[in-house]
Amino acid sequence: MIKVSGVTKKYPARLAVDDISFEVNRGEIVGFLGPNGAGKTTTMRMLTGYLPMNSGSIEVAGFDVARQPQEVRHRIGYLPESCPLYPEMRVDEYLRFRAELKGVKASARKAKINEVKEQCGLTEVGKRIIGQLSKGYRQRVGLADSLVHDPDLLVLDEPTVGLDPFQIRQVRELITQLAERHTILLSTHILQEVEAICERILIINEGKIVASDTEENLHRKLHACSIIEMEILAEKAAAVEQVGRLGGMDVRNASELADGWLWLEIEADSASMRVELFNLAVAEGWALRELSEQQHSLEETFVQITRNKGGDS
Ligand SMILES: Nc1ncnc2c1ncn2[C@@H]1O[C@H](COP(=O)(O)OP(=O)(O)OP(=O)(O)O)[C@@H](O)[C@H]1O
Repeated sequence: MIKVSGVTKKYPARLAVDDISFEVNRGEIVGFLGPNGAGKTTTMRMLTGYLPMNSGSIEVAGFDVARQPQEVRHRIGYLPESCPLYPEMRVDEYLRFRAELKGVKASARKAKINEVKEQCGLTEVGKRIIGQLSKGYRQRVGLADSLVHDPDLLVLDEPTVGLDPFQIRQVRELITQLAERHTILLSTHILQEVEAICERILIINEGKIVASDTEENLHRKLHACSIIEMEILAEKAAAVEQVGRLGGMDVRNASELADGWLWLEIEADSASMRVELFNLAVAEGWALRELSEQQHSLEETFVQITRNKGGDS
């Protein structure tokens, strides 16, 4: 659905996107992550044909963005970071105007507008003036606008920025529903959003793509070892020694809990080594109430991948 090949974008004082290549397949939901100033918005604007690139090429649904911009725009629904709505217009009026502008046939316009209003939870506010709506509702109007010409691909640039937690949840649920019918490229700073919605993650840092994989694979590649937590009833020095004798394991931390149990944090070559720890507990007669692998967070993995950069203006 998207094929980006060797794309570079230079602003007068800054190389914003540096020879990037990536693909997004039809039906995929891809999270586009990166620190501030990494090049996400610039990439999305080039992809949607709003910003020319200096070199490279982008294809959307088989059409070249530079040579066939109209074909590309028909197939993309773009929700920019700050959605340029007309605040003095009513919701219905605005969606009619946008549908016309995007070439939706007059005979199909009314039904299509009703459909996207329904999809975005806007049915009740069609007569309201956009400027008087809450930010969450304005964002929904932006989403409805991006859907009105029935695009195959949705490009969403920080769709939940500035919303309160309740609105975030609503917009996120809406995107999840849209994902059933559309290919989605979603940029966000909210990592739970990516964890909740996306199948694959693209990470851009200083204008270069530095990772492209599922969340699970990113964790696996970055964290070669597993951290296992174990709680037992045993004497500390003896337990640490016994665990240390098992090959492929190191006790990183050990502490006696207030209720008398001993907590161990163990670095192991793999999570499957929990079986050996279980067998050891049985053989030593230790009561055991916890034996689990620590989960790595996406935040931890993201920070590690983009560590060399603290953000940019
Ligand atoms: N119109 C412009 N003129 C000059 N430099 C720009 C322009 N737009 C962006 N930049 C610079 O290009 C770099 C990439 O910016 P971009 O907005 O693409 O990053 P981003 O990843 O979307 O950041 P954020 O997460 O903060 O929105 C930044 O250093 C930014 O300052």
